[in-house]
Amino acid sequence: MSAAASHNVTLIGMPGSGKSTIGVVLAKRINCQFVDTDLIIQTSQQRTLQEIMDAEGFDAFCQIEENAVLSVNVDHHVVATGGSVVYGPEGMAHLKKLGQVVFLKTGLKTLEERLSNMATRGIALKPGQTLEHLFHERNRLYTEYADITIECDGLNVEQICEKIEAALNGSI
Ligand SMILES: Nc1ncnc2c1ncn2[C@@H]1O[C@H](COP(=O)(O)OP(=O)(O)O)[C@@H](O)[C@H]1O
Ligand SMILES: O=C(O)C1=C[C@@H](OP(=O)(O)O)[C@@H](O)[C@H](O)C1
Ligand SMILES: [Mg+2]
Repeated sequence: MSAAASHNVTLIGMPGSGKSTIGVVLAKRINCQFVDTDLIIQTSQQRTLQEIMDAEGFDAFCQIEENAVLSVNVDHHVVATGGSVVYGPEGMAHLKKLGQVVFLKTGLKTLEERLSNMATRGIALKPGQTLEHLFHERNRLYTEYADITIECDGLNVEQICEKIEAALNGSI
């Protein structure tokens, strides 16, 4: 089946918003396969995300990520992305063709509580950039690319899956 005719759900959002955790649970609930583009990057590079970021820097990391996204050609999958995926316009256009893009929206406070390992998590921060600045910069991009936005604060994984499924309305 061509990419244009595919039925997939792509999860986008800040690091720590739950894309990887929710993705695998959602895939099981809606009888899809699951793929995490972070794992595609690590497998193809044979390095962790943090190692790639440290060795190659922000711009090269984003290019590697976009290439990984462009290599995803699937049907009936839930695709968890890395938070920085929205810096790659061609990659995002590809994901939009693959299916519905769902933004897992979380507040800054929730993210601060979850991201205790900022320094080792491989987050694509520009020099001197704080989580708060990143949050505002990214939220604009996530909103721009989202077909569906799910407010996640205060909800557990199952409740978030229920909201996503209701918004998808059987279209996958
Ligand atoms: N709805 C939720 N409620 C509480 N903790 C969550 C929720 N979703 C994810 N988490 C936790 O937040 C952390 C980050 O989740 P993860 O799936 O790795 O996010 P992402 O892939 O978006 O970076 C993990 O420890 C995960 O268990
Ligand atoms: O937001 C980011 O800058 C990043 C998030 C990571 O994925 P998660 O969003 O799954 O944590 C990973 O892609 C990479 O380390 C960069
Ligand atoms: Mg993840």
